[in-house]
Amino acid sequence: MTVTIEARDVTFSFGETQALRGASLAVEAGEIVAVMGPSGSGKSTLLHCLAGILVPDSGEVRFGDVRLDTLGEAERSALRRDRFGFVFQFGQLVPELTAAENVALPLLLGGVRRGPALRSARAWFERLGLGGLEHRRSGELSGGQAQRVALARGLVARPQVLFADEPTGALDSLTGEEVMDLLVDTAREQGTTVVLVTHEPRVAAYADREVVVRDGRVNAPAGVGS
Ligand SMILES: Nc1ncnc2c1ncn2[C@@H]1O[C@H](COP(=O)(O)OP(=O)(O)OP(=O)(O)O)[C@@H](O)[C@H]1O
Repeated sequence: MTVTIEARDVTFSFGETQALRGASLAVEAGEIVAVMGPSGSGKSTLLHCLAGILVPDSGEVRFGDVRLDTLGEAERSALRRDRFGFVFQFGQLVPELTAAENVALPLLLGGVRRGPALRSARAWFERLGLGGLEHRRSGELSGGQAQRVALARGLVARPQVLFADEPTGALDSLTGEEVMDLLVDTAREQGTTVVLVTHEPRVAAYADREVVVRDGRVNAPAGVGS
């Protein structure tokens, strides 16, 4: 299998706090990997380094043949826009926009015209059980609905890699499972690679593989050979 995204011996500090201390993780194309670990262990920092949001202090981050850690900010941001999708704990929808406009955003930012962008966006609503909610604003959606809209926004531009940071963290367990079912089904259908940060074993169980971050390093979970 081809490795899509990889961190090699990455370190990253926030001032005095060493968040990553030599973290390595290689994710294969189409693989869904859950990143587990205690609070403060460095999971989100690792995700941000893999996604080219943060630049490591040392070590390498590769996306296919591209070294993300040596790219400039403009190139990294173009790559994030064109190749990566994101879903965060609190959907972070733009409150002034309708649900359909929120989903269309990555396409609009990528230069797609408004008409076709909105048509592509609307196609996601039936698929994710959101039919009829296209014109609602985020304040008029339930937590689960808003998170499904955020998921559609993360996938609408058919990213190669979807980065999901606690995508069900703000939802009750049943709604969280519905969102995970949709996330995993659509990622598999599109062949999207997924890096999923979660502290919930129930959510991690949806992944093909789990890794554990402890003290800024990545280990296989206890009982699993490395
Ligand atoms: N913006 C920041 N400024 C300063 N320190 C930070 C910042 N973000 C994270 N840290 C610190 O870096 C370390 C790793 O944080 P990170 O958010 O990666 O952990 P996490 O495993 O994702 O935690 P959680 O499960 O609680 O979200 C922690 O000690 C945290 O306090």
